Amino acid sequence: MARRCGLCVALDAPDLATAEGWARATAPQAALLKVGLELFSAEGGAAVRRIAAHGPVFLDLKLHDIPNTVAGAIRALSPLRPAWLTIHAAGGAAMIAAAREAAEKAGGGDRIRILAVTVLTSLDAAALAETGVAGGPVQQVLRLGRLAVAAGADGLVCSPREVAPLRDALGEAPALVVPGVRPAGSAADDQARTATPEEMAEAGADFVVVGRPVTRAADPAAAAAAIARALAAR
Ligand SMILES: O=c1ccn([C@@H]2O[C@H](COP(=O)(O)O)[C@@H](O)[C@H]2O)c(=O)[nH]1
Repeated sequence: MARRCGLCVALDAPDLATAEGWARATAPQAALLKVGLELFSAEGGAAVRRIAAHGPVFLDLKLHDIPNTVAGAIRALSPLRPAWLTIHAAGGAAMIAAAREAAEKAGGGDRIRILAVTVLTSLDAAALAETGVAGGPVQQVLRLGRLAVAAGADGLVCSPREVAPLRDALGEAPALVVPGVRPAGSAADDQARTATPEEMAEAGADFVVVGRPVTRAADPAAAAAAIARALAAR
């Protein structure tokens, strides 16, 4: 059976009033609403609580620290009850396992699901090589993806270009969440590894994350609806 791919709207706003306006406008089309570093840094836990009134929250904080510190952060975040939370796969197996354990111990029927970010979608092969990683993004995403899932991550964040290789390597179980999606004709902005929603529809992702093409549109509700239609039309 074909996999359904849902839209996650990235609410990258400097304040909660702006983010909540976007959430209200796009929630009918969105499977997830993403609270990221900008909004969380500005508004803290109140942002998660308020956005949760409009839909399930993906809290994208990309935690990356020693295992004890990441586990402590997850314990502290757990009362906010986000549906999904990101950590960096590059933190290593022990950190990922500590994150999963902390999420499980925080409990609840709907425990926080841990997503491991593989290689940021803003990095192309040259930028990745500058960090000391040879071999290119696909190889590195596969390496970190295998590590993260084996250590207990519920899913992975990757670019559109790595969805098919990850499905081949890891099967259907891990959730694949994909930023860097751009409707045809939209600016890539600072994203380096991109694809259109139409290209994503068949690729096997669970969620595509779209921020600026929606939030900078004259009509964010219509922009989100167009992307949701593109994802459904296959
Ligand atoms: O590798 C990654 C991980 C996370 N993101 C986040 O997704 C959105 C994308 O926003 P756009 O405006 O559609 O570019 C943003 O919140 C990032 O922090 C990512 O882009 N790449």
